[in-house]
Amino acid sequence: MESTMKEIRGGASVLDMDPKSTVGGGVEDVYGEDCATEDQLVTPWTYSVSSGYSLLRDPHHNKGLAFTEAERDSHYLRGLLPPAVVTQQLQENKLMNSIRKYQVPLQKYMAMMELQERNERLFYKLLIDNVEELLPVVYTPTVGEACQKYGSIFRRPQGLYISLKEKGKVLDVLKNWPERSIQVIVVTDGERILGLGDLGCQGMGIPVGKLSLYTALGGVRPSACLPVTIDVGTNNEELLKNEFYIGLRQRRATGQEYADLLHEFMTAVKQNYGEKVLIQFEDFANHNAFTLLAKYGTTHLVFNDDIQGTASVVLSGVVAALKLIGGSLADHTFLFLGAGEAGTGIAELIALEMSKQTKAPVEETRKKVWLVDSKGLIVSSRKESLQHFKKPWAHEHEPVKDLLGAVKAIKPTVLIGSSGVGRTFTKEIIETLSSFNEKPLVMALSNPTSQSECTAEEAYTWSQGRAIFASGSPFDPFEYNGKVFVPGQANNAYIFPGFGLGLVISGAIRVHDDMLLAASEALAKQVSEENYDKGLIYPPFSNIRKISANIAASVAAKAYELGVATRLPRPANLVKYAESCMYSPIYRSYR
Ligand SMILES: NC(=O)C1=CN([C@@H]2O[C@H](COP(=O)(O)OP(=O)(O)OC[C@H]3O[C@@H](n4cnc5c(N)ncnc54)[C@H](OP(=O)(O)O)[C@@H]3O)[C@@H](O)[C@H]2O)C=CC1
Ligand SMILES: CC(=O)C(=O)O
Ligand SMILES: [Mg+2]
Repeated sequence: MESTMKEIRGGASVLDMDPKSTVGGGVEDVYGEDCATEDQLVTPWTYSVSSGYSLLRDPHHNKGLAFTEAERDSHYLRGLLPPAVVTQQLQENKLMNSIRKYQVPLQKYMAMMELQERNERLFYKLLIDNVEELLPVVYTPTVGEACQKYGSIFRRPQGLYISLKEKGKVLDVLKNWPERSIQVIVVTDGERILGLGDLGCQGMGIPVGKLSLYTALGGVRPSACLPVTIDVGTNNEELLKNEFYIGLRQRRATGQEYADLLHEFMTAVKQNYGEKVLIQFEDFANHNAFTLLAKYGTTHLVFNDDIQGTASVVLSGVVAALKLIGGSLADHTFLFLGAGEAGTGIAELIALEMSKQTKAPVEETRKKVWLVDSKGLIVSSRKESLQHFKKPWAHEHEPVKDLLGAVKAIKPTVLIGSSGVGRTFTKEIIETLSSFNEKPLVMALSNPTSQSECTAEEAYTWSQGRAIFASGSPFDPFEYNGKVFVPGQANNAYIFPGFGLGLVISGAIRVHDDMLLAASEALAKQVSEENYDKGLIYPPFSNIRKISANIAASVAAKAYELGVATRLPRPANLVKYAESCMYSPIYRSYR
């Protein structure tokens, strides 16, 4: 080591050198960092006020060429930037041009992540102004591929990693995060990333992506958002063997060891950020998801997006679709492929809403809803062996082994895919469904696109243009027999940003099912006649900030009504209040 250093410095030992010497060229090495040998300790000095060079490298404050002449003078930026001064709009146009030139979605994703790390406000301006174009880049489907390759594309940490190594020190880890006023945490343990399975620590792409939507779609300040990945290992053998894997190289901890780390995390969050921080559970496997939600639902402000957010968005789509397919909710029969978090979560909210509408007990309305899992139709003869969340759906019926058999036996009017398995709505299934429904409602919820139960083209073609179709990941409009069909996106991204904003602005301390119903209703109300004419059951994402403000207002109103809101007095106009709280990505002027 020493001999290498001597060669570099022309033979003089670094230890003999005057630390202030500039003989070697360059500026004075005030801190002695350049003179230190590789085994000597140095202090990572930094400035506490962002200015000059460090301002350009601070993503929260950087504006690049948009710094004004006055700002360049007062913030020591002269010479650090070329002379041109441009507008934020011009910066946006330039970046959109270059992002559009990338053919590979993952390149677009990486360009967006690089922008987020370089200039946060510009990132959010792009995302807000071009939401329909960029949502598939920062969110499903591309975020799925990004998680699969996260180890290779990882540049900088974008959230907190809490692994088993941090057991006993989780509170200290939270304190390492640079922001103090956290309002929303999205946390995953990476075990069920979209329909892609266990991606371990690489699941971090999901909390990062969800929180960027919290800001862009729901207006929660980026500094108030904290992405967290809990790393208890992975059972994904390929990742364990992959030299670029960034997580713990061990099989998943389970049982008490798992529960203890999660409990330490939940306790530390409340201790560090208080009672009103929202913890959104995301992409946990169902054997943990239901337990965590039940366990912490009474002590923390928790929300499971896959169970509750998905339920709210799908109920909204179904209610909106009634305008097109006719009848009331209780007139319909629902069949699900997939009886996990999404499937049973949606089923329960549909049954709850039906019960509210008809005044029938929920035990009765559940009978309008049927689910198929990997072993076939869920029926009473299977009850003993079923996981607890499936038991309420074990209705009286003879066993049916697959979805086609179930479609024939149950004759549903609404078919919902929540299995995580692609191409499971076959031609025969859609044709059979269309044989007894004038307008079948088909929702292929599984993400990313590769896992969608069918494509838009398949749904429209096999139903001869009669299906009302929506999917979890977006599909392009499709022309069939001279008519253009526009598929909707049934994705919880419509709900969670506005839902979370509603909780934050009301200072809610608990989530209640009635808030999910309120969010669902608020979303359904935003579907216009023009949307219905195109076969859409969701409003376009281009209006999402207005939609989110309305959802937030409805959720907040419900929080006040239920007595769980702590922000008092209640603002008179909650929509206006929600709008006034929303983050804007427009650059600030610096004094
Ligand atoms: N559009 C949206 O907003 C959302 C979409 N999703 C998507 O939904 C999918 C499922 O998520 P989630 O519910 O959390 O996952 P879970 O793992 O909790 O549930 C999956 C369910 O699908 C069943 N299943 C798996 N393979 C088959 C098969 N070949 N035939 C029949 N059933 C099968 C499983 O059966 P068994 O129980 O027997 O193993 C299980 O009941 C994912 O792809 C996810 O991306 C999730 C949340 C939101
Ligand atoms: C959208 C979502 O939350 C999921 O696919 O898991
Ligand atoms: Mg999810």
